Amino acid sequence: MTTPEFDADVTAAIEQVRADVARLHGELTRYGLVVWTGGNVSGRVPGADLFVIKPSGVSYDDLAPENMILCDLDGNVIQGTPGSERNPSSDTAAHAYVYRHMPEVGGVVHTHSTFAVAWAARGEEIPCVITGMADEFGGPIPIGPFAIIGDDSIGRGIVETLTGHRSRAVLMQNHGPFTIGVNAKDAVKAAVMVEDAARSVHYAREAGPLIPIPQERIDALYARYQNVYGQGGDARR
Ligand SMILES: O=C(CO)[C@@H](O)[C@@H](O)COP(=O)(O)O
Repeated sequence: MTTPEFDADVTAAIEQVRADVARLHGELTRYGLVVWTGGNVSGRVPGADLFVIKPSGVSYDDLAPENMILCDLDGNVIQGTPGSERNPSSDTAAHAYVYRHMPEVGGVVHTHSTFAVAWAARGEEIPCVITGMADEFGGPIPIGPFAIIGDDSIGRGIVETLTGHRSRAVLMQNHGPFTIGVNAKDAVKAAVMVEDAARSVHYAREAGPLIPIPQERIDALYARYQNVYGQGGDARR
Protein backbone atom coordinates (compact mmCIF):
# COMPACT_ATOMS: atom_id res chain seq x y z
CA MET A 1 0.00 0.00 0.00
CA THR A 2 1.46 3.39 -0.97
CA THR A 3 1.78 6.16 1.63
CA PRO A 4 0.08 9.35 0.39
CA GLU A 5 2.32 12.36 -0.12
CA PHE A 6 1.35 15.71 1.47
CA ASP A 7 3.24 18.98 1.11
CA ALA A 8 5.40 20.14 4.02
CA ASP A 9 2.80 22.53 5.46
CA VAL A 10 0.03 19.92 5.46
CA THR A 11 2.38 17.29 6.85
CA ALA A 12 3.30 19.59 9.74
CA ALA A 13 -0.35 20.45 10.33
CA ILE A 14 -1.32 16.76 10.41
CA GLU A 15 1.39 16.01 12.96
CA GLN A 16 0.25 18.90 15.16
CA VAL A 17 -3.42 17.85 15.05
CA ARG A 18 -2.48 14.22 15.78
CA ALA A 19 -0.59 15.35 18.88
CA ASP A 20 -3.36 17.72 20.01
CA VAL A 21 -6.18 15.20 19.52
CA ALA A 22 -4.29 12.39 21.26
CA ARG A 23 -3.46 14.64 24.23
CA LEU A 24 -6.98 16.09 24.48
CA HIS A 25 -8.56 12.68 25.00
CA GLY A 26 -6.79 12.77 28.37
CA GLU A 27 -8.89 15.83 29.29
CA LEU A 28 -12.09 13.78 28.91
CA THR A 29 -10.88 11.29 31.53
CA ARG A 30 -9.36 14.03 33.69
CA TYR A 31 -12.72 15.77 33.97
CA GLY A 32 -14.67 12.52 34.37
CA LEU A 33 -16.63 12.96 31.13
CA VAL A 34 -16.23 9.37 29.86
CA VAL A 35 -15.97 5.82 31.16
CA TRP A 36 -14.08 2.95 29.51
CA THR A 37 -13.66 3.88 25.82
CA GLY A 38 -16.78 6.05 25.50
CA GLY A 39 -16.58 9.40 23.77
CA ASN A 40 -14.21 10.79 21.17
CA VAL A 41 -12.35 13.90 20.05
CA SER A 42 -11.48 14.99 16.52
CA GLY A 43 -9.67 17.94 15.00
CA ARG A 44 -9.74 19.44 11.52
CA VAL A 45 -6.37 19.71 9.76
CA PRO A 46 -5.91 23.39 8.82
CA GLY A 47 -5.32 23.92 5.10
CA ALA A 48 -6.52 20.45 4.06
CA ASP A 49 -9.78 18.57 3.62
CA LEU A 50 -8.76 16.20 6.38
CA PHE A 51 -9.41 15.55 10.08
CA VAL A 52 -7.96 13.34 12.79
CA ILE A 53 -10.05 11.17 15.12
CA LYS A 54 -9.41 8.42 17.63
CA PRO A 55 -9.57 4.70 16.80
CA SER A 56 -12.75 2.96 17.91
CA GLY A 57 -12.81 1.16 21.26
CA VAL A 58 -9.14 1.69 22.12
CA SER A 59 -8.29 2.38 25.75
CA TYR A 60 -7.57 6.02 26.51
CA ASP A 61 -4.33 4.86 28.12
CA ASP A 62 -3.17 3.57 24.73
CA LEU A 63 -4.04 6.61 22.61
CA ALA A 64 -1.03 8.31 21.01
CA PRO A 65 -0.42 10.61 18.01
CA GLU A 66 0.71 7.71 15.87
CA ASN A 67 -2.49 5.71 16.40
CA MET A 68 -4.88 8.56 15.75
CA ILE A 69 -6.67 8.08 12.41
CA LEU A 70 -6.47 10.52 9.49
CA CYS A 71 -9.70 10.83 7.49
CA ASP A 72 -11.02 12.85 4.58
CA LEU A 73 -14.13 14.98 5.06
CA ASP A 74 -16.33 12.11 3.87
CA GLY A 75 -15.03 10.10 6.82
CA ASN A 76 -12.87 7.78 4.71
CA VAL A 77 -9.65 6.63 6.37
CA ILE A 78 -6.56 7.77 4.45
CA GLN A 79 -4.98 4.38 3.83
CA GLY A 80 -1.26 4.00 4.30
CA THR A 81 -1.06 6.66 7.02
CA PRO A 82 -0.17 5.92 10.67
CA GLY A 83 -3.10 4.35 12.51
CA SER A 84 -5.01 3.53 9.32
CA GLU A 85 -4.85 -0.19 10.06
CA ARG A 86 -7.49 0.28 12.76
CA ASN A 87 -11.20 1.18 12.54
CA PRO A 88 -11.95 4.85 13.22
CA SER A 89 -14.37 6.00 15.92
CA SER A 90 -18.02 4.90 15.69
CA ASP A 91 -18.89 8.58 15.31
CA THR A 92 -16.52 9.31 12.42
CA ALA A 93 -19.40 9.88 9.99
CA ALA A 94 -20.98 12.35 12.44
CA HIS A 95 -17.76 14.32 12.87
CA ALA A 96 -17.17 14.30 9.09
CA TYR A 97 -20.71 15.60 8.41
CA VAL A 98 -20.14 18.50 10.81
CA TYR A 99 -16.81 19.39 9.15
CA ARG A 100 -18.41 19.30 5.69
CA HIS A 101 -21.37 21.49 6.64
CA MET A 102 -19.86 23.85 9.25
CA PRO A 103 -16.57 25.17 7.76
CA GLU A 104 -15.97 27.36 10.84
CA VAL A 105 -15.75 24.26 13.05
CA GLY A 106 -12.24 22.99 13.77
CA GLY A 107 -13.00 20.45 16.48
CA VAL A 108 -15.78 18.04 17.48
CA VAL A 109 -16.16 16.16 20.76
CA HIS A 110 -18.61 13.54 21.99
CA THR A 111 -18.91 12.33 25.58
CA HIS A 112 -21.34 10.41 27.77
CA SER A 113 -20.94 12.74 30.73
CA THR A 114 -23.48 11.83 33.38
CA PHE A 115 -25.53 14.96 33.96
CA ALA A 116 -25.62 16.00 30.31
CA VAL A 117 -26.76 12.48 29.37
CA ALA A 118 -29.49 12.69 32.02
CA TRP A 119 -30.87 15.86 30.39
CA ALA A 120 -30.57 14.13 26.99
CA ALA A 121 -32.48 11.10 28.29
CA ARG A 122 -35.37 13.45 29.16
CA GLY A 123 -35.09 15.28 25.85
CA GLU A 124 -34.99 18.51 27.85
CA GLU A 125 -32.81 21.49 26.98
CA ILE A 126 -30.82 23.02 29.83
CA PRO A 127 -32.26 26.47 30.60
CA CYS A 128 -29.86 29.39 30.87
CA VAL A 129 -30.19 30.22 34.56
CA ILE A 130 -26.50 30.62 35.54
CA THR A 131 -24.03 33.22 34.31
CA GLY A 132 -21.56 30.49 33.41
CA MET A 133 -23.98 29.25 30.73
CA ALA A 134 -24.59 32.77 29.44
CA ASP A 135 -20.82 33.25 29.18
CA GLU A 136 -20.02 29.98 27.45
CA PHE A 137 -23.18 29.11 25.53
CA GLY A 138 -25.02 32.43 25.17
CA GLY A 139 -28.32 30.83 26.22
CA PRO A 140 -29.90 27.41 26.70
CA ILE A 141 -28.13 24.20 25.65
CA PRO A 142 -30.42 22.65 23.03
CA ILE A 143 -31.65 19.12 22.43
CA GLY A 144 -30.93 17.41 19.11
CA PRO A 145 -33.04 14.61 17.61
CA PHE A 146 -32.73 10.93 18.42
CA ALA A 147 -30.27 9.59 15.84
CA ILE A 148 -28.80 6.22 14.94
CA ILE A 149 -25.05 5.83 15.33
CA GLY A 150 -22.77 5.13 12.38
CA ASP A 151 -24.25 7.12 9.48
CA ASP A 152 -24.95 10.82 8.81
CA SER A 153 -27.92 10.91 11.22
CA ILE A 154 -26.08 12.23 14.27
CA GLY A 155 -24.06 14.71 12.19
CA ARG A 156 -27.20 15.99 10.49
CA GLY A 157 -28.86 16.44 13.89
CA ILE A 158 -25.86 18.37 15.23
CA VAL A 159 -25.72 20.67 12.19
CA GLU A 160 -29.49 21.25 12.08
CA THR A 161 -29.51 22.13 15.78
CA LEU A 162 -26.35 24.22 16.10
CA THR A 163 -26.31 26.10 12.79
CA GLY A 164 -27.14 29.70 13.68
CA HIS A 165 -27.24 28.80 17.40
CA ARG A 166 -24.90 30.36 19.94
CA SER A 167 -24.41 27.11 21.83
CA ARG A 168 -21.35 25.01 21.04
CA ALA A 169 -23.05 22.01 22.68
CA VAL A 170 -26.06 19.94 21.70
CA LEU A 171 -27.63 17.13 23.75
CA MET A 172 -28.57 14.41 21.26
CA GLN A 173 -31.77 12.89 22.63
CA ASN A 174 -31.31 9.58 24.49
CA HIS A 175 -27.59 9.68 23.74
CA GLY A 176 -25.53 12.57 25.07
CA PRO A 177 -23.56 15.72 24.33
CA PHE A 178 -21.73 16.60 21.13
CA THR A 179 -19.74 19.82 21.12
CA ILE A 180 -18.03 21.91 18.47
CA GLY A 181 -15.27 24.51 18.60
CA VAL A 182 -12.85 26.56 16.55
CA ASN A 183 -10.35 23.78 17.29
CA ALA A 184 -10.29 20.51 19.21
CA LYS A 185 -9.29 22.22 22.49
CA ASP A 186 -12.22 24.65 22.19
CA ALA A 187 -14.62 21.73 21.60
CA VAL A 188 -13.18 19.89 24.63
CA LYS A 189 -13.69 23.03 26.74
CA ALA A 190 -17.34 23.11 25.63
CA ALA A 191 -17.68 19.44 26.65
CA VAL A 192 -16.28 20.22 30.10
CA MET A 193 -18.51 23.26 30.53
CA VAL A 194 -21.72 21.57 29.32
CA GLU A 195 -21.33 18.88 31.98
CA ASP A 196 -20.63 21.54 34.64
CA ALA A 197 -23.78 23.43 33.61
CA ALA A 198 -25.88 20.24 33.46
CA ARG A 199 -24.83 19.31 36.99
CA SER A 200 -25.35 22.78 38.50
CA VAL A 201 -28.76 23.32 36.95
CA HIS A 202 -29.85 19.79 37.87
CA TYR A 203 -29.09 20.36 41.55
CA ALA A 204 -30.56 23.86 41.48
CA ARG A 205 -33.84 22.58 40.08
CA GLU A 206 -33.95 19.75 42.61
CA ALA A 207 -33.87 22.34 45.41
CA GLY A 208 -36.41 24.78 44.09
CA PRO A 209 -37.63 26.99 41.24
CA LEU A 210 -35.05 28.35 38.83
CA ILE A 211 -34.67 32.10 38.38
CA PRO A 212 -34.43 33.04 34.70
CA ILE A 213 -31.79 35.55 33.55
CA PRO A 214 -33.20 38.39 31.40
CA GLN A 215 -32.19 38.00 27.75
CA GLU A 216 -30.40 41.34 27.64
CA ARG A 217 -28.26 40.20 30.56
CA ILE A 218 -27.47 36.93 28.81
CA ASP A 219 -26.49 38.85 25.69
CA ALA A 220 -24.18 41.17 27.68
CA LEU A 221 -22.55 38.30 29.57
CA TYR A 222 -21.98 36.35 26.35
CA ALA A 223 -20.50 39.36 24.54
CA ARG A 224 -18.11 40.09 27.40
CA TYR A 225 -16.99 36.49 27.77
CA GLN A 226 -16.47 35.94 24.05
CA ASN A 227 -14.64 39.23 23.46
CA VAL A 228 -13.00 40.32 26.72
CA TYR A 229 -12.43 37.28 28.95
CA GLY A 230 -9.01 35.63 28.78
CA GLN A 231 -6.13 36.80 26.57
CA GLY A 232 -6.11 38.50 23.19
CA GLY A 233 -4.39 35.55 21.55
CA ASP A 234 -7.01 33.03 22.66
CA ALA A 235 -8.25 30.82 19.82
CA ARG A 236 -11.87 31.98 19.94
CA ARG A 237 -11.08 35.64 19.38
O1 LIG B 1 -21.72 6.60 21.86
C1 LIG B 1 -21.08 5.80 21.22
C2 LIG B 1 -21.67 4.53 20.75
O2 LIG B 1 -22.99 4.46 21.21
C3 LIG B 1 -19.65 6.07 20.93
O3 LIG B 1 -19.48 7.43 20.81
C4 LIG B 1 -18.75 5.66 22.08
O4 LIG B 1 -19.04 4.34 22.43
C5 LIG B 1 -17.31 5.78 21.65
O5 LIG B 1 -17.11 4.97 20.51
P1 LIG B 1 -15.69 4.98 19.75
O6 LIG B 1 -14.68 4.36 20.69
O7 LIG B 1 -15.33 6.42 19.46
O8 LIG B 1 -15.94 4.17 18.51
